[in-house]
Amino acid sequence: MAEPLLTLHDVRAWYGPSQALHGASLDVHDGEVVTLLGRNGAGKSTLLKTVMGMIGRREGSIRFRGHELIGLAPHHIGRLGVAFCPDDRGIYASLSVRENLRLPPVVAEGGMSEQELYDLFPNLAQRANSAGTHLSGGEQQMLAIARILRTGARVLLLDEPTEGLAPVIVDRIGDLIRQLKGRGYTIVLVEQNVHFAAELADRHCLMESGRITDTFDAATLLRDFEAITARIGV
Ligand SMILES: Nc1ncnc2c1ncn2[C@@H]1O[C@H](COP(=O)(O)OP(=O)(O)OP(=O)(O)O)[C@@H](O)[C@H]1O
Repeated sequence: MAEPLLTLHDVRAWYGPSQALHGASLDVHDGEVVTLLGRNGAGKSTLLKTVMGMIGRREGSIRFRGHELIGLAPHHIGRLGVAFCPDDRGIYASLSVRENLRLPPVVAEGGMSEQELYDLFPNLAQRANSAGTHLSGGEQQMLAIARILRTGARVLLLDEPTEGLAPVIVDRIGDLIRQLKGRGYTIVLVEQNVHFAAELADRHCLMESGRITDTFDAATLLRDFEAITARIGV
């Protein structure tokens, strides 16, 4: 098998004096969709933020395309082609959809053009001049994802993209993630909705107490669904 695109080894991270990651290790291969599942507080969001360099104190090793990310600032990590979509979506309320879309810098060739994004997200095209505040939760989520697709990043870290959204919008986000996988993006997805995750990902990683304690392929998650969801606490 090819070298992993992203390798976390014994990653530890702290918020002030409080340790949130306790030695997390994970390999992600080019083009894979991997989920992080686990109870509230298990460290899933922290893991994504740590990859992105957004946690002040971090130790261990995170290798991406020959670069060591531990110690790099978030904007350097972004320029290597890793993008993060936070669970609060990070939409600027006073800016229009178009302005929000243009905000992050393009880091690599091959990002989607604005027109491609409006074709992929017709709702956003209709709302291009609307302020961020006037978007529904689903539209905000679409915009948050569209924004990082423009940058040319090929590794997408998505933190609970379905949180708080109606089932019909959740389905659309599922379709979108499938399309992105089809286009060769590598995606690490934090997800509480295990049914949603089960249908999308190649592999599922269970996080407990700041570590990845188990990994399942898609077939195993479906077969042992009850036992695994009991461990996740959903
Ligand atoms: N900004 C912060 N300051 C201090 N501690 C934090 C902060 N953010 C998270 N933590 C703590 O770090 C640990 C991991 O939290 P994290 O948000 O990564 O968990 P999670 O698995 O993503 O769960 P959730 O779905 O509830 O966000 C928890 O104990 C949490 O209380």
